[in-house]
Amino acid sequence: MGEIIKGKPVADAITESVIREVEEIKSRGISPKLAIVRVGADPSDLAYERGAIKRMEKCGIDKEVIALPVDISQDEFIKELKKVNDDENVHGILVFRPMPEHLDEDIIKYVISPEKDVDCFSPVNVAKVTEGDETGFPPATPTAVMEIMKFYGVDLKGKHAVVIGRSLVVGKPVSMLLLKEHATVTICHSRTQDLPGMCRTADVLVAAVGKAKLVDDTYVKEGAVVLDVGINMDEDNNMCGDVDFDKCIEKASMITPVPAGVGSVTTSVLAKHVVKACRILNDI
Ligand SMILES: NC(=O)C1=CN([C@@H]2O[C@H](COP(=O)(O)OP(=O)(O)OC[C@H]3O[C@@H](n4cnc5c(N)ncnc54)[C@H](OP(=O)(O)O)[C@@H]3O)[C@@H](O)[C@H]2O)C=CC1
Ligand SMILES: Nc1nc(=O)c2c([nH]1)NC[C@@H]1CN(c3ccc(C(=O)N[C@@H](CCC(=O)O)C(=O)O)cc3)C=[N+]21
Repeated sequence: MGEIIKGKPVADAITESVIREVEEIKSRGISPKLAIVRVGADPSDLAYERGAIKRMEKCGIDKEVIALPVDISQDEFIKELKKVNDDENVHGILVFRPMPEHLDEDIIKYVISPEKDVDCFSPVNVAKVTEGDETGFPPATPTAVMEIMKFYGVDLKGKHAVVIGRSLVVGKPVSMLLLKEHATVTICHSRTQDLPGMCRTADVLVAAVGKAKLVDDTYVKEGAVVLDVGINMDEDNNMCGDVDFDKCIEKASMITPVPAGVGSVTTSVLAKHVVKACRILNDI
């Protein structure tokens, strides 16, 4: 029976250190601030927004939500984003994605200021994650996965990490972060042959698929560490991960639950990134 590794102690530890840093920055007369840019009112955007606002309040970080109409034109959106880029009081910008179809993310990603891009929208930050350049901002969720492993003492050196999912939001960046910690990384996706067999070779298994309870005990090697990034709803409308927790906990040595796992650490990483952006922008 594996150990349940919860997100809360990790989130609390990050939050504590952010609170201290914010106090120190405020003593210099600077107030760290996050701007959240939301188009429309998608329920999963709103869920994240509520969590992010609560976390910023706890950390003493200012926040502003720029809620834009769902039918905003591309030009109007770009004008709004540039306004936030240019606002000296704003240090971090979070743009909810995916954006509505008529807005072209491949153009907009070049508009957001890389220095304020706390969730890795800009290609500059995507490149920095790949380069292992720590002046950038990897996205908050993959960073949360790494923070959990650091907190619980998972040694990645030379270990085989298997990531299910290759999105720019989770799968690809988390693979780069694992590689930086000297894991040997395999990235799986919808065309991977024999997914369960591939996953059974993993010392560390990261599931970022978006398919409720896809990963069962046939995917898990005895003693593996299992990190579940998925946020899904099951048939009874309860939140569940990509991992069938009850089946996998028998074999895993450590496993994150959903809820109260990876997702609960994401917003504290976001707060940490706002502070980092504030420091870089003010040269402190
Ligand atoms: N905890 C948090 O804060 C966050 C959680 N999430 C959650 O993480 C999960 C993944 O999100 P995201 O990366 O954005 O999702 P995407 O839908 O963008 O990507 C899913 C990936 O999984 C792969 N995939 C889909 N079905 C299968 C399958 N049957 N077998 C193998 N691979 C498959 C896809 O492969 P292919 O590329 O071939 O299509 C794709 O690479 C979701 O549940 C999401 O809700 C997301 C962001 C934040
Ligand atoms: N640029 C961008 N980055 C994102 O990371 C991003 C996004 N856009 N758009 C929307 C999706 C959705 N998303 C959620 C994260 C957490 C909860 C959530 O419910 N979190 C719970 C905890 C869940 C748990 O405990 O596992 C909480 O904060 O209390 C929901 C949704 C992020 N997203």
